[in-house]
Amino acid sequence: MNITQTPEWQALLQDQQRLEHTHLRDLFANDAQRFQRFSAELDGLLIDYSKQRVDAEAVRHLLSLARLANVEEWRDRMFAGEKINFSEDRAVLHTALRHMEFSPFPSAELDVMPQVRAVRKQMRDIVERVRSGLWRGFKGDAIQNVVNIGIGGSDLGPKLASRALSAYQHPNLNFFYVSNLDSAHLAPLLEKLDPRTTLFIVASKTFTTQETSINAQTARTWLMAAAMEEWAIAKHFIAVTSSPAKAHEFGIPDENILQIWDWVGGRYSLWSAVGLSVALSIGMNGFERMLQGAQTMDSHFREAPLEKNLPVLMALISIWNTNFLGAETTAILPYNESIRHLPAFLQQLEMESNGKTVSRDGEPLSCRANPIVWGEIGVNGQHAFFQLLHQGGWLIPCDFVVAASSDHPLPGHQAPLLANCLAQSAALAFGKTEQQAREELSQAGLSEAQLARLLPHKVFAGNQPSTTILMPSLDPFQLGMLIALYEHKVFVQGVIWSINSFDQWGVELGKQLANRLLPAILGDQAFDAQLDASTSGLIAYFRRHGHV
Ligand SMILES: O=P(O)(O)OC[C@H]1O[C@H](O)[C@H](O)[C@@H](O)[C@@H]1O
Repeated sequence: MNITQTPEWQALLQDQQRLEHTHLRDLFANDAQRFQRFSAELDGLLIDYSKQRVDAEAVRHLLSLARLANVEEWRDRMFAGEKINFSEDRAVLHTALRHMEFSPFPSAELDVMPQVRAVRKQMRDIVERVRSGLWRGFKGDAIQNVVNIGIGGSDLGPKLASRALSAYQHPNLNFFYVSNLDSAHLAPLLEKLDPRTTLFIVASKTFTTQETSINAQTARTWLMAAAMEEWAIAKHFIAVTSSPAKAHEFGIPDENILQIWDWVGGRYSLWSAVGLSVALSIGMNGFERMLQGAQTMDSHFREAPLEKNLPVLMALISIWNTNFLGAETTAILPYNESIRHLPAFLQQLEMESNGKTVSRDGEPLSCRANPIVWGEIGVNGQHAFFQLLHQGGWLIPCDFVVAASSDHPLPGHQAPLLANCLAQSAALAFGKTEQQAREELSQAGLSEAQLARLLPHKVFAGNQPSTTILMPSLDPFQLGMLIALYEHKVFVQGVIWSINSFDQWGVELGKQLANRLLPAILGDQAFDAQLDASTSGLIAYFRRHGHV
């Protein structure tokens, strides 16, 4: 089905005609109930999408589009464990990882819970031993430093969550995340760490990812230089992987290998043992609280009618902005320092899932899919790129994300922080009219000539749409809900765009080429004739200047 040819899509094009030139100022002025109408809450997590450029009719048509695309059916197929990731012949069952009841999941016939529970138990055991100081290093010391070596989904999720929940962090443990192949990431860390008190978690679903393998090998060499004995590896290395044999080959004993499964996508793996560093930081009970938050969002996503369904509404708003209002990018603006990694996490979640131009059927998509996702801590952005959001003339929908109370409170900080967050979304939405700017300038006593010169610079067009996501506080439960909200949002968008959101073939070509270029970088001139002129010129430069 070409969705753009359907009556539902055509109705939305009519809405677009109506709303394209309607200002948010007027939408608010004409509807005193706008906030009530266009906001929704689940267990304290509130989404306010009243500052999106929609009206009730457009939302109704968007919901019809979701029904037409069979969102509910696809959702049920995912939860039933069907192999909806058909290009890799895999089920998509990260929701099993946060299934907290003792019932089978996804079904009695296909129950994955015994394996999930066994790994949770293994995690709990490790977490308790490390946190209590019972886990000892090769010289008998308690662990003080945990280094997660991983990249992509094996880095971004745990890094986001462990920073987000730093208020709950064990007082005697420090956490580090190493992903970059550049030794400037690992080397300064190794300089300050003590091998006797350092525990490495090598997180890699495939256990073949080059960046992770090289960092893990270097960490292993560093440990061995101090410990001298192979048995020390068992005291300082844990692996999280779906390829236990490869972790075993690396020298990690079986009891230190935590399994994940092919039905857990890398960018959906935080809830598995990939989250071990988070569990070590906040304790296994805290980690399970985060799983419960995600499960609460799962149940809501499965059961709530579409018009009250938070992930569905978020997805539809994004589709509206991308496909009808023409937005090409979207900004994620967390205001809490502790969720500073949210933009990076969502970049992978959204762009690796839906950054595609081919449908499930192998046909070119009939419309544009995922916008470019970017972002930064809100207040930092205010003093940097917000100028462009306010007056740059681009349509850039924003997600403002903030918790009502601070997780690391100091007197005098939180109220101004919240004021800034709310001020920005209001300024973006409502702007400042020429009339308002003129009045301000003349009240400041400017001459008519000065006023005329300054006036064009003081006008804010406004009408920049945003959603504000509020949480009471940054706790494990709320964080679990927040991340699962975005996961399901991405799923719904993928269904409507008819994309398989769970593969990522687009990352392969670069990996292949990097492997092919390695000998040339290392000096093997036999390859030179096969290189394009640019690559060969750049390699010549490396040979002149690099020490590899
Ligand atoms: O966990 P790993 O197998 O090491 O994979 C790490 C990451 O690299 C891949 O190239 C994918 O793009 C990501 O989806 C994945 O999360």
